[in-house]
Amino acid sequence: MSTEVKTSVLVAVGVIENAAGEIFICRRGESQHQAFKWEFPGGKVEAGETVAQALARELEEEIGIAVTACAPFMRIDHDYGDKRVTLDIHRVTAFTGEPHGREGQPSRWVPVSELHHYDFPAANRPIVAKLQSACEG
Ligand SMILES: Nc1nc2c([nH]c(=O)n2[C@@H]2O[C@H](COP(=O)(O)OP(=O)(O)OP(=O)(O)O)[C@@H](O)[C@H]2O)c(=O)[nH]1
Ligand SMILES: [Mg+2]
Repeated sequence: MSTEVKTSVLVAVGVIENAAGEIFICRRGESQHQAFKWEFPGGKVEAGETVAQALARELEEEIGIAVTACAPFMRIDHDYGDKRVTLDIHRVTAFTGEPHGREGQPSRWVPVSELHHYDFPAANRPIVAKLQSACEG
């Protein structure tokens, strides 16, 4: 028997909320891992970056906003079999700019109560559940 140690990829993920209580989501491209699934924007933390720095960089690159305030929300470890990820999720509580799919990816604002209608990667299930339970009070 062999023991395999699979390194986890650390990913900075942003839950971006507007004044109407909607969340901004994007659709992943065909050449990406978890192709065509909906996601909360974000990406891999690079060497020498903090998660908050990576989040700010990724959200500027992918959706054209500048984060001015964020708060830790939850952390999720998930093994897809082909890849292991650690999602470090922050709520983005203030930002400048209007989020849009800067890389041509489809995107939209969705009420929290409708998030479960979207096909997210399996790792995201606890995020949607926590957002919805917080809303139901
Ligand atoms: N951004 C993002 N990634 C997620 C989510 N859920 C989830 O499992 N992931 C996984 O996290 C990993 C890294 O995210 P990413 O592909 O956005 O990284 P990136 O922007 O640096 O991508 P790149 O490799 O195209 O430069 C992927 O394997 C992706 O499947 C999510 O909600 N948002
Ligand atoms: Mg990304």
